[in-house]
Amino acid sequence: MSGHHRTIAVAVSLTLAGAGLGLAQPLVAKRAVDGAPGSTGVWLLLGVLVLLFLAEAVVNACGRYLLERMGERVVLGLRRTMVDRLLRLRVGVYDDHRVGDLVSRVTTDTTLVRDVMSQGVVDLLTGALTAVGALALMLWLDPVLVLLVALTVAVAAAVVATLLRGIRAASENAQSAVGALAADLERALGAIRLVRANRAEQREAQRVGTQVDAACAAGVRTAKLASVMAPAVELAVQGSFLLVFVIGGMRVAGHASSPGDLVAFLLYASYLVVPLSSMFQAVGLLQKGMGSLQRIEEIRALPVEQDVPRAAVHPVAAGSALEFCDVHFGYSERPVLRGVSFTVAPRSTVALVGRSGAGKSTVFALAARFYEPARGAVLLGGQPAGARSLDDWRSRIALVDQNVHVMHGTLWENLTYAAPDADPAEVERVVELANLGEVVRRLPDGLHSCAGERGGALSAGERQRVAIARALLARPSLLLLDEPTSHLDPLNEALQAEVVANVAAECAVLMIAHRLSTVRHADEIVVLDDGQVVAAGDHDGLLETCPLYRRLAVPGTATGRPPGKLGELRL
Ligand SMILES: Nc1ncnc2c1ncn2[C@@H]1O[C@H](COP(=O)(O)OP(=O)(O)OP(=O)(O)O)[C@@H](O)[C@H]1O
Repeated sequence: MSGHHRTIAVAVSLTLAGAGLGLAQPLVAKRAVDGAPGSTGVWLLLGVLVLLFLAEAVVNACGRYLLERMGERVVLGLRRTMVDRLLRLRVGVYDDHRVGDLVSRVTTDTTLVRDVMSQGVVDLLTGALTAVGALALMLWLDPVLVLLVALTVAVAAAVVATLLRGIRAASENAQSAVGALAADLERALGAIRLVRANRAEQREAQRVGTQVDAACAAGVRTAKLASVMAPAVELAVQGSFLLVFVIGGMRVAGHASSPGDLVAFLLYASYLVVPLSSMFQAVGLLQKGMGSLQRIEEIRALPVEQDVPRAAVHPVAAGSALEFCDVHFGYSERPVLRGVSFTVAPRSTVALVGRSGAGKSTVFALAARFYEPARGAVLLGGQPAGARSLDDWRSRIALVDQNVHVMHGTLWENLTYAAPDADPAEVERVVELANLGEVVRRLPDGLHSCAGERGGALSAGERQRVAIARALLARPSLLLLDEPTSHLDPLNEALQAEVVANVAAECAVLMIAHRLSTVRHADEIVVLDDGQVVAAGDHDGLLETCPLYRRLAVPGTATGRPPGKLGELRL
């Protein structure tokens, strides 16, 4: 809200002025009613009444516009900070949250907050000001009648207050259900081929449908409570009018007050109707908004990556490209890495091999500083994590993992993702290095062809090579490369080996290797088992000394299973 003080001050002044102009009207009407019929004075008073009426409309419109604009701007700020935050959360946080639900907090929850700001707050403010003014003047005109009106309004307020709690809870449920709906739909659409291939459309539709039902049930509950609220307010209003007519009429007949007084009082009472009912509605909306605000607050409470800008450090040449020193790490209580140590020398290629679940991808995640080790240290260019900002750290590494990420957009956009200002000649160079030249020439618009949603317009092998080209364009000092386990025919495998050799000439490479052809070219092979480095060396040496490596390199030797594809490292 800070930064909006001036707007609020102007808008409140305008609203006050509008309320004043409105409240003056019954007083003028009272004088016109009590004045001599047909006299010039009465015509003058009627003219003033019209002017007051017009001025009130203009001033109120301006005040409302200012407040609604402010509401939009508050939500704009909220959305911006939320998006910024969602993109900077600690990587571990994404493991515990569903993307669709996080998205719905930025979209639907903020929309509700906008409604609260632009309608609720405006109605509450204008309503309260008008109601207080009208009540004060009614009190001045006839305190006895006000007491009667106040009594009926108090009964209505008590009913409304009890309903509001229920409305808030129901609205919170509705928003959570919408969040879960978005998450489930995202899950199904994100894996639509899996859904189709397994004929799971019906099951997924049912799953999403459960959330749709929950949202509907919560909405109906809100409607039920809100619908009781409206008649309660109406009853109070009609009751007040009835009382004012009957008692006020009797008092005029008994000459306790003038007909003009009764007209003015009735006008004020009618002025009370709209603000009071809109105030009750606004409080209901506010309660709904509270549920959404809470969901928004939850995002603001999630931990983000803290990046501390640090002074430039001395160049990479000084130390190893990457070093793991006795690193311990676990995602939860269970340890995944247990004292891992190894070094990747500058411009060397180190292959990481091990059984599935040994912790290879976890080594990558720690090297990219997605997680921090529980014990031990990871050094980049001889510098520990504490000495480099995250930004600096990640600018020196590139990651190509199994879930090759190609985003919706053109090939060019995908390639230059890490280096948006890359020189076209440089892009051409990495395209050739990654053996993508043929692919680009085949596409209708070359580099400016669309890669499709999640890169669907490219083959898996092509996506992998796009990722490698992108990594090279960023000119990292270390490339973390998770070699594809499948989708390579012998010809492509040779291409892949050539690409890796090309990459190795440019920077240090730590690769999760699955093929004999690639490990043979590595300067060093590190064998990981159950979160520990069990051996390190070259291929021939490890075949001699490390039984696990032998089993990995020559499938079937110790498992009694028939050998798989020759040279396939995976068990
Ligand atoms: N985000 C996560 N949250 C919790 N546990 C995880 C997470 N990621 C991995 N693990 C667990 O950590 C262990 C090591 O996983 P990791 O992915 O590092 O193995 P890997 O050697 O790369 O396996 P693969 O070759 O099959 O990819 C596994 O037991 C896995 O279940």
